Amino acid sequence: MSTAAAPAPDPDVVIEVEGLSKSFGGHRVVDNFTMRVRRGQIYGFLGPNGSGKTTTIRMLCGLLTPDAGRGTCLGMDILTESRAIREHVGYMTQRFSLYQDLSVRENLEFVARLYGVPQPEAAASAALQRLGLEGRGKQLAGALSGGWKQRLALGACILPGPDLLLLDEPTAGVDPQARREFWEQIHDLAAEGLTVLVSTHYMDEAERCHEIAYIAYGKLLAQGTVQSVIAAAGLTTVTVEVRGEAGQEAGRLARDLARDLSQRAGVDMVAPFGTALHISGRDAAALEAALAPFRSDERLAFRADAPTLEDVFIDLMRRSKDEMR
Ligand SMILES: Nc1ncnc2c1ncn2[C@@H]1O[C@H](COP(=O)(O)OP(=O)(O)OP(=O)(O)O)[C@@H](O)[C@H]1O
Repeated sequence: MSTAAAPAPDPDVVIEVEGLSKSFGGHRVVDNFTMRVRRGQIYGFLGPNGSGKTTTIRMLCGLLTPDAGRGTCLGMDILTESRAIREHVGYMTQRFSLYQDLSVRENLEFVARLYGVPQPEAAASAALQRLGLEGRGKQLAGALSGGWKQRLALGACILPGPDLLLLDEPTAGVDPQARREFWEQIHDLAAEGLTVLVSTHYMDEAERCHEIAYIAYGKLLAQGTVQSVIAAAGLTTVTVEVRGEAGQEAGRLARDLARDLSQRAGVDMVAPFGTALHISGRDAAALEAALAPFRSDERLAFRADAPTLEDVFIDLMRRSKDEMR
C-alpha cells in the first residue's frame, strides 16, 4: 500500500480552478475555463464585450457559483467556502459605488467601520496618504474627476486589507495620465503581495499585466505572458507606408491598397494607421505572395514589423467567430 500523502497545496498559488462553466437562461456564458494564478501576479482579462470576463472573474473568487468545475481561491474551495473567500477579496465594479455626497475621508472612514477595520480614522488617513489623496479629504466624492474617483474607489477596496483584488474595467473613460498613475498603484500593491485580477479593453493595460487571458464567446482562447501570447498566435506582420506627404492623395492610395489586399488569399487583416497599413497573415509565404505584386511600387515603403497584441486579439476573435459559424 502506498503511504505517499497528497502534495501540500502551494501557498504561492492564489487561484487554481478547472473546468468552470456557467450558463444564464440556457446560454453558455463561460465554457470549461481552467487557470492558475500566483501570489502577487497582476492577471489581465481581455475580450469582446459580453464575452464572459466578469462572469469568469466572479466565479474565480467565489462570488458566483459555477454550474460545473472545481477549484480553490486563497486556498479555499470556491464551491463550499465562498463566504470565507469573499472576506478576503476587494471588488471594484464598473460603477462608482461610494457615496457621492460624502467627502473622500468620510467615505473611507465609512468603509473602514463597515469592515471592522481597527482605528477607522487612522486607517482612512493612511489610505489618503497612500493614494496621494491627502489634499482632497474634505472634497465631496461626487465632485471628483473620473481619475480621482477611481483612485478613491481603489483606496476603499484595499482598506480592509484584502489578499485578492478584483478590478472590473477600473479605468474605463479615465485619461492616460490618471490611468498611468492608477497602474503604478496596482504595481505597488502587487509588489507587496496582493494578487490582482483586472478586466480591461485597453491594450497598453494588458501589456502592464504579468499574464493575460483572452476570452471570446465564453471560451479561453489565449493565456500567458504578453510575449508568449503574441508568439503563439504565429502572425507575420508587414507595415506598408505611403511615401511622401500625408494628404488626400496618399490617403486614397492607402485606402485602395487596403481594399485590394484584404481580398487576397494570405492576408488575414489590414488595419490603417494614418497613411500606413498594418498587414498580417498566419501563413508567412502566402502573405508574401499577396504583397509581392506591390513591392515594386515606388510610392510604397515596406518593412517587416512585429505583430501587436491588438493584431493578435483581433485575429483570435475573427477565428473564433468563423469557428462558430
Ligand atoms: N446575472 C446574469 N443574468 C443573466 N445574464 C447574465 C448575467 N450576468 C451576465 N450575463 C450575461 O452573460 C454574458 C457575459 O457577461 P459578462 O458581464 O461576463 O461579460 P464581459 O466579458 O465582462 O462583458 P463587458 O466587457 O461588456 O463587461 C452577457 O451576455 C451578459 O448579458
